[in-house]
Amino acid sequence: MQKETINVVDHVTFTVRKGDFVGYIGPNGAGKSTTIKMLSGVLVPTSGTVHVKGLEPYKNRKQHAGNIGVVFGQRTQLWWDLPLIESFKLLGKIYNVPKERFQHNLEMFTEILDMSSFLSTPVRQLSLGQRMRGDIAAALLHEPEILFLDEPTIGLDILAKEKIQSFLQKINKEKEITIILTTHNMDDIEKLCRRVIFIDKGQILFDGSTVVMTAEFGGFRYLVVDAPNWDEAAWNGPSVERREDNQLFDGSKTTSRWPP
Ligand SMILES: Nc1ncnc2c1ncn2[C@@H]1O[C@H](COP(=O)(O)OP(=O)(O)OP(=O)(O)O)[C@@H](O)[C@H]1O
Repeated sequence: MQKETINVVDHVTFTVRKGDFVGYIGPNGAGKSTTIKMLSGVLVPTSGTVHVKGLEPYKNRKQHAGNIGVVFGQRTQLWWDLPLIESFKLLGKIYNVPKERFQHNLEMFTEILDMSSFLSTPVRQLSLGQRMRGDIAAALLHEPEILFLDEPTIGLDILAKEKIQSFLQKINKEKEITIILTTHNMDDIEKLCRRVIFIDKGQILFDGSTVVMTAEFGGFRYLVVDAPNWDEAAWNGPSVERREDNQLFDGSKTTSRWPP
């Protein structure tokens, strides 16, 4: 079988300032998750360099892991069969979080993310919204300065989404945690991100303020009409035809027409 080489991320260059909240957006397969994986040290770039807080993620794995928190919305870093609290305790040990800091952070996240009712529930029994809150708290227990979020609101209802959005807003503002967020949800972008990087087919097409992006592109909606069996008569104005029950049928009343 012949192998094909594709550059899924190509000439992507950007710098993020401390405390910034950046939306990294683009269509399916654009290269968003691949970028997040390179930033978090999971993937090694075939060329070019990635620096996060002065470290090359895949070369300085241990030190880098202390600086960042990562949430992949489609996967969980929690232990599936353990109660949520046990995952938190394990992560506290793995990251060597001092006992008092751990307790302080746990209480704070439990309160803000409203997790007290399901701390003792095994992760496999949590709803998606509960699990996502657990995953975000888990990513922050060791107090990283940078948070990478890959579709953290995917599949959530509006209340769960809002809870997570206001939490992210709070930690970004009050703790100056730098956040890079990938999402398909424009609501996330408009509410949370000051800056947007738009990527497609591995290349950056827009990098600028959310306000500018919304002003420039927000007014457009693309409607794709796919009408494989389109009756030409529909284009030519109202038509009258005889139905099987012998009633006259006025096409103009029932046929959607495009252009209008
Ligand atoms: N492990 C892999 N092996 C081969 N190709 C991959 C692998 N992971 C991703 N790709 C390809 O790289 C491209 C970019 O994928 P990526 O997951 O970064 O996209 P994305 O922007 O996060 O998309 P989505 O919005 O669907 O999550 C896609 O064409 C995908 O098929």
